[in-house]
Parts: sequence; C-alpha cells; structure tokens
Amino acid sequence: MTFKTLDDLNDIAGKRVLVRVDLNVPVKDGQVTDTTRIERVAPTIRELSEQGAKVILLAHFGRPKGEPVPEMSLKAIAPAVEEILDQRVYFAADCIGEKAANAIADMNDGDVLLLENTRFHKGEEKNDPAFVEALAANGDIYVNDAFSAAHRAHASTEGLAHLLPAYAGRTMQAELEALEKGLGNPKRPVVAIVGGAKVSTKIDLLQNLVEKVDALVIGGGMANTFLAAQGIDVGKSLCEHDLAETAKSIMSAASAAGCTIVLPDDGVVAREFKAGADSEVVDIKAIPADQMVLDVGPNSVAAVNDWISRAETLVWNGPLGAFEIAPFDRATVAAAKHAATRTRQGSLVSVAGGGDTVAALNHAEVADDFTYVSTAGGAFLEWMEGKPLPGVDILHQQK
Ligand SMILES: Nc1ncnc2c1ncn2[C@@H]1O[C@H](COP(=O)(O)OP(=O)(O)OP(=O)(O)O)[C@@H](O)[C@H]1O
Ligand SMILES: O=C(O)[C@H](O)COP(=O)(O)O
Repeated sequence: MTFKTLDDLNDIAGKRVLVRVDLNVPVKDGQVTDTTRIERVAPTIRELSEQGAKVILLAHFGRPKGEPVPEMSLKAIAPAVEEILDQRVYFAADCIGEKAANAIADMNDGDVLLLENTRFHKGEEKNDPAFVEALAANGDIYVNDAFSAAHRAHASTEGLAHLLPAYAGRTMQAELEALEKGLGNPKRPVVAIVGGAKVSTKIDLLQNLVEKVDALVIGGGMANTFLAAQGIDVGKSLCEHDLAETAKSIMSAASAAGCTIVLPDDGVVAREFKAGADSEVVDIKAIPADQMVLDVGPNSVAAVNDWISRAETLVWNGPLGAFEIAPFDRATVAAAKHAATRTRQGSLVSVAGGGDTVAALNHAEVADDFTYVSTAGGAFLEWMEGKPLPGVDILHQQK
C-alpha cells in the first residue's frame, strides 16, 4: 500500500479528526437490521479515540438529493454506533456551520461525535469547493474509512483529502488488502452474481465486468431489466425500462468477450411486496401483468448453483431476490449456502460485497464461511472492473 495509514499518525491527542465512515446500513422500522458496516469501522474509531483524538464522524445515509429528509437523518443510526463502540456518541444536527462547530467545541479529548448526513447538502455530491472548505473547517486531520463509498468523488470521500492531511482507516486498508489477495489474480472460471435493486447505478459497471469474468449470473431487479430488454413482459416488477439499450449492449459485449450471461427462466411472483403475500412460481415468459417478480424461481436457482459448482472464483454483489421478506429469500439463501459449502471444502474462493448482500449472507448464516465479505457493493464492482476509485486514488497521492 502506498498511502498513509493510522500507523503514520502521531501525537493526535486533542486533534479534531474527521473520519469518513459508511453508515448506509439496512434499516427496517427505525432499527438497524445489519450492523456489519458499523462493526467494520469501529476499530478505527476506537483507535483514534483511545489516542485522545476528538473523533468526528462524517457519513451519508440514503440518497436525499441535497435536501434534508427527516427519514434519512443519521440521528436514528447513532444508538447502533454507540452500542457497538460501547461509548457515548454525540450527535450534531448539521455537518457544517454553527451546529457542527458548537458540538465540536463541546467535545473532550477521546469523544466521538456523529455529524448529520453529508448528503443533506448539494455540495456533497457535487464535491463543491465551498462545501469541502466548510467541512474541512471542522478538522485538523482527515481519515477515510469508507471503502464502500470510495467510488464516489464526493466532498467527504475525495474533496477533503485535498485540504487536510489524509490517511486510510483500518477498514479501508483491510478491504483493499483482502480484495487484492482474493481477487488480484483470480483462478478461472470466474463467475459473478449481480442482483439487487440499484439497477441504474450498477448496470454500466457490467459492461467492463463481462470482460473480466467467464459467466455473469443476473438476478434481482437487474434481471428484470435484462429480461424486458429481450421483449419479456415483466409486469409490475422493479425494472428500468429506459435502460434496455444498455442491457442489450452489455449482452453484445459479453458475447464478444466469451462471457456467458445467465438470466432466470422462472420467477416467484406476488401482487404485493409484503410478508405473507400470496406468491407462485411462473415461467419467466408468463409473468402476470398485475404481479411482480420478487425472487428467481427453483429452475433458475439450480442453474445458478450449477455455475457456482463450476466456478473456481465467485464474485457476488446484490441479492437474487427481495430476501428481507420470506419466501422471497429462498434463491439467495440456497445459492449462498451452496457457495459457502464449496468454500468450506476448499474448492471455491468466494468474495461477496454490498450492504444488503452482507445482510443477506448473515440471514443465510453463511457470512463467516465466505473467503471474504466486503462492506462495499458498487465500489467493490468498480474495483473488480479495474476502475480507479476516487476516494482511494487521492489517498495514494498524499506525500
Ligand atoms: N426482484 C426484486 N424486486 C425488488 N427488489 C429486489 C429484487 N431483488 C432484490 N431486491 C432488493 O435489492 C436490495 C439490495 O440491492 P442493492 O443493489 O442495494 O445491493 P447491496 O448489496 O446493498 O449493494 P450496495 O452496497 O451497492 O447498496 C434489497 O433490498 C432487495 O430487497
Ligand atoms: O451503500 C453503498 O454502496 C454506499 O454507501 C454508496 O451508496 P450510494 O450508492 O448511494 O452512493
């Protein structure tokens, strides 16, 4: 690694350290349902706090588009951070300006303060210099421990490193080391599973990914978009119809690169996305117009598991279905268990990543069996593509 880490920090007692963490965690009914991302950043926070730094946490939650959205306040996440750290976590209702400055002025050495969602300001995603300056005014040192947001060139993930001495946190360091070890020179065949709901932000990544893998298994909302591009009526399913051309171009790129695209041929459909909703398995070409596909069906699971059996290396981002609600977790759980078994037998290197993907593996009770589980979803896919990650690149440029 050619960037500075916490090992390069000395005499930080009393210093204000701005630590970018990823607290974009799964939440249901106000409760954090998977705390993996918080657990992963805890060592960095503890280490800085134990050395007497004033630890000021910067993070985003959801996609509030530059406006304060009460449901996306980080205040609701603070208790989970507090519980994991086993330490009081103070909260400031803004990440810049008077509210942040006053809360910081009240801090004692070793205290931990969480600032409100950086994405409540338009300047965050625009990496606006005035906003970066306003953030930098609160700190003496910048530590980036949010590998999972490092594919974003935002004020708190990239901009700050231009203004403050910048260091990688322990998780940033560990993620990069583990990905390089597991996937730096992968054994073929390499099979990727990509599912989930963030279709528009991830579909472009598949264009390059098909050149790196031997088979790309597509599930979740991503699959519906590809099926619709092939003229299949997906009813009320989550689907980005305007991305049909992109999906077609990915299929052509895959065929040119010799990568097999694996799409579901059956699906589990329901009228509503809720627990206990009536569901049935249908052929993928017979999705009722008033229903939505919420999971891939049993034939498709068999095909996915067959690809997992043939793989030497598995890369997985995004659940195959809406796993949070039974029975739409079946495909994800079955594939996760199969990958875990092969990994335990020593016949597969399995690397999975993503906020909900980690939650899904925990739900299947196999997260510990995977070779490596990254907290990153989009960032992990971009790393896999070989794309530079702005949040990591800028750390490398520090003298
Ligand atoms: N067929 C489907 N219809 C609707 N939602 C789906 C479907 N399949 C999966 N999902 C949803 O996708 C979400 C996870 O997708 P997402 O792309 O955010 O993955 P992730 O692992 O969290 O990656 P990242 O870390 O990049 O966010 C889950 O909430 C799940 O319910
Ligand atoms: O959940 C993630 O993958 C990261 O927190 C980045 O979130 P974003 O896709 O909304 O930028």
